[in-house]
Amino acid sequence: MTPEANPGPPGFASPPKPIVEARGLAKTFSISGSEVTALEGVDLSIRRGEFISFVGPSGCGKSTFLNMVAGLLSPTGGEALVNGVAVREPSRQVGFMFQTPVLLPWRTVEQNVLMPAEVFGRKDKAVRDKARSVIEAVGLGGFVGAYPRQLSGGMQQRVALARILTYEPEVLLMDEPFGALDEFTREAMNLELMRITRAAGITVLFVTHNITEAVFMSDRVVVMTPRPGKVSGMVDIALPRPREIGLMQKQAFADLIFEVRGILGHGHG
Ligand SMILES: Nc1ncnc2c1ncn2[C@@H]1O[C@H](COP(=O)(O)OP(=O)(O)OP(=O)(O)O)[C@@H](O)[C@H]1O
Repeated sequence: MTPEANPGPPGFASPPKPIVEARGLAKTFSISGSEVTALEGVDLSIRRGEFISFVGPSGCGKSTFLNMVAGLLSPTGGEALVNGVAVREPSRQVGFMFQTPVLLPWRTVEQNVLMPAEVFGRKDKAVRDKARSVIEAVGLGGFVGAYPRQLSGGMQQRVALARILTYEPEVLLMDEPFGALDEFTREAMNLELMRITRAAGITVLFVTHNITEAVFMSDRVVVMTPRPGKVSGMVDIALPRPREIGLMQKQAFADLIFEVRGILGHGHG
């Protein structure tokens, strides 16, 4: 049952508000006198706690969309809203994780994780305890004192994830976060990401080129068209949770992949 269909507990007359919304969201870039419409009229409503993936051909505006939700880019049309408020600048409610981890090499794992807190003047025990528990949760409990050069690529991405989770964001934006990792590590990271974000009730917007990964992780997959980027379809992934690797062998899983591929235009050879 969708939250829209669920009236909620007695006393709550209206359904829960979406945590992230796009209303006619558009972005046109001007490059040396010519205009490139990266995104055109995107309408989307994302529920709290949802895991939603974005797939589409290169250049269809997936990163542009995330950047506008993050407040890193201003729309040229429409608006992005988080918790019902139009996004104007980056906020602590929203964390952003990129493909490369961007860690400071002279700082330990723990010091890297605590860096944003320090920037905001927090050095108290509560934030240090939070950082420790998040470092444990991402599986780096034994590496708090290690330096980035002593860690594998997957471990460095875990540090980046821990740094964001210490913030306790409500929304996590991920732009091909594990794209640079080998398949085995990537699969392990995906499973952990699902476990951690589910447990914390974090809403995830996840950009990937990998349809299998999108179907495996998501509650919904948004399929986008090439330039100008628009939403060309949405697939509900009504597969049980928690998701395990064995799910990929099921017919229902294959059917959903085929459905996404069909919308992308590759479904019929
Ligand atoms: N800062 C910018 N200035 C000018 N054009 C830009 C800028 N950022 C993106 N674009 C253009 O907007 C379009 C969409 O780019 P975007 O990076 O959002 O696509 P994408 O779907 O994330 O691509 P990919 O899958 O390759 O990462 C592209 O044509 C790109 O050239």
